[in-house]
Amino acid sequence: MFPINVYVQLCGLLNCISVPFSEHILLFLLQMKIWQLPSVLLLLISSVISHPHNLFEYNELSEYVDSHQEEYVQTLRDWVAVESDSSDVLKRPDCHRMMDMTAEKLRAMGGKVELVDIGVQELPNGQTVDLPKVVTAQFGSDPSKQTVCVYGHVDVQPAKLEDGWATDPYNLTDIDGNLYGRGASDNKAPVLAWIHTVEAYQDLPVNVKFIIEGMEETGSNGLDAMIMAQRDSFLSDVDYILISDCGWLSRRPALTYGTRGNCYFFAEVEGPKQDLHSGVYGGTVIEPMTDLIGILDTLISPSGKILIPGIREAVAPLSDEEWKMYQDIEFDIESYKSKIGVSQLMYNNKVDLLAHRWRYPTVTVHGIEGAFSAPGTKTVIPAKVIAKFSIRQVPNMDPAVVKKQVTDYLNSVFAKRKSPNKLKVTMVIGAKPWLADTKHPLYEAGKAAVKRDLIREGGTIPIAKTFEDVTGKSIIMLPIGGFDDGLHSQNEKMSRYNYIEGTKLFIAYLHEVGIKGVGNERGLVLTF
Ligand SMILES: CC(C)C[C@H](NC(=O)CN)C(=O)O
Repeated sequence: MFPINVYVQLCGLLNCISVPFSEHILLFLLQMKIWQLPSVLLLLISSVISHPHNLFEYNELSEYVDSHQEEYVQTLRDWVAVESDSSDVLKRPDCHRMMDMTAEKLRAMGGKVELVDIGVQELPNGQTVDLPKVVTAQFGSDPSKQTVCVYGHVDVQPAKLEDGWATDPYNLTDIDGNLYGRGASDNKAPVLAWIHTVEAYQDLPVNVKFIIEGMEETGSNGLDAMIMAQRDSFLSDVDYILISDCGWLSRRPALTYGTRGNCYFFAEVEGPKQDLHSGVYGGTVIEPMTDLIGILDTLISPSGKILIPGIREAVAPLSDEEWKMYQDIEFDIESYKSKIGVSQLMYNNKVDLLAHRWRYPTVTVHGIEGAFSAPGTKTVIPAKVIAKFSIRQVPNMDPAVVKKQVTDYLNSVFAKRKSPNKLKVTMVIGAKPWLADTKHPLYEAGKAAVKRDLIREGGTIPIAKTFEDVTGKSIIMLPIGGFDDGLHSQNEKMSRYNYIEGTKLFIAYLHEVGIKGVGNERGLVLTF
């Protein structure tokens, strides 16, 4: 009648959350054709059946979400259409518009909304430009209820059709159930999923606050100060901070307990007063690009060893327990390779791969401004080139220390070249890593419920550590993005399924948090 592995999975699942195994529950699950659904829904349903009095309400809300699916997709389309690229100051008006649209959406739902002015951004040329305002919103203020604060961002990474996108990055395009568009997964759909969650509830089981920003993709400029300023006001009654700005590791849902930080550098080498003909001047001029490539090549060895003194020494050692955790995670190296289209990786075993993806630092050279990069040939000696590279940093590294280590090292390497050109190194982002205490009851219980998908994230959420340090509250990261969403890359997408089922997941999550008489720890984990 139904596959035996489903039965086993079901028994395991129900046992793991101590649900009394009655015949009618099984019948219900089978009617739901549960074996055809991914485990996210399995867990969701298990959560609901663990509190049968909630079932009716959950079903109602779930139907509400299904019946509003097209509307949700259209809202995402409207949001994706705004080129809110925070890294390009020319797109700043779009960023402002995006914040206004976000505020408007929350206001229309009856929230108490504010657009908080967080000041200006200083540009490398000394000019200033307004930072996008931060949207705060509040739904409910019942002191007898939990208060959660959802953080997210609505700015995006740059994207152009000519980068190799199959569709216009700013025209959300549905192909086979995948919604392609810049920012679809990072982070517009997850933010909207939280908004739809609040909208779906007639009577919210918890008070919900939002902090939505528009500068995350460039290091959350101005947000630290705002969080500190609002610690004793907007944030004073918040019990947990929820972030859904990351992805799963595989097809299985996950809880994320750590993110790496990011120290982003510009290294500028300036030589002649203007670009020169390489045939006329080549051989007589000490070229800035040669100097730049030379010093960049000293940052990291071909086998991935960071060569900047002091960096590797600062990294927290890998404990046996951590090693065991990585060992237990389901992760298929071959499918990882085929997903990203490479024939060889830096490491051949799962533990080393996961550890270097999540908990060791790495150096990436992102690009060189001023270099000739258009198609075709141009025989030029660029007069000034600016390399952009970043170091994903981890506990116990400190951005201020990294800044000094990198600057001193590059200056010393450059000095050895005895070049007449000028080197200027600046750190433009200094975002800290974040790591939750996995001994915290939330995560202890989460490990039991989620089994192997307690993961870390190689990317950065710049404000995470500040949130925790300033408010003293725990952060729970609940990703709904797929492992293959192509964040920051060509053809970024969010699957319709994850968007819609993710919304239902958030609904069930708030439901759990709001259940009276259920400890937070238990309520939180059962959903996942
Ligand atoms: C500091 C970075 C630019 C932040 C960025 N964050 C995310 O992608 C999270 N959605 C990153 O590159 O990690």
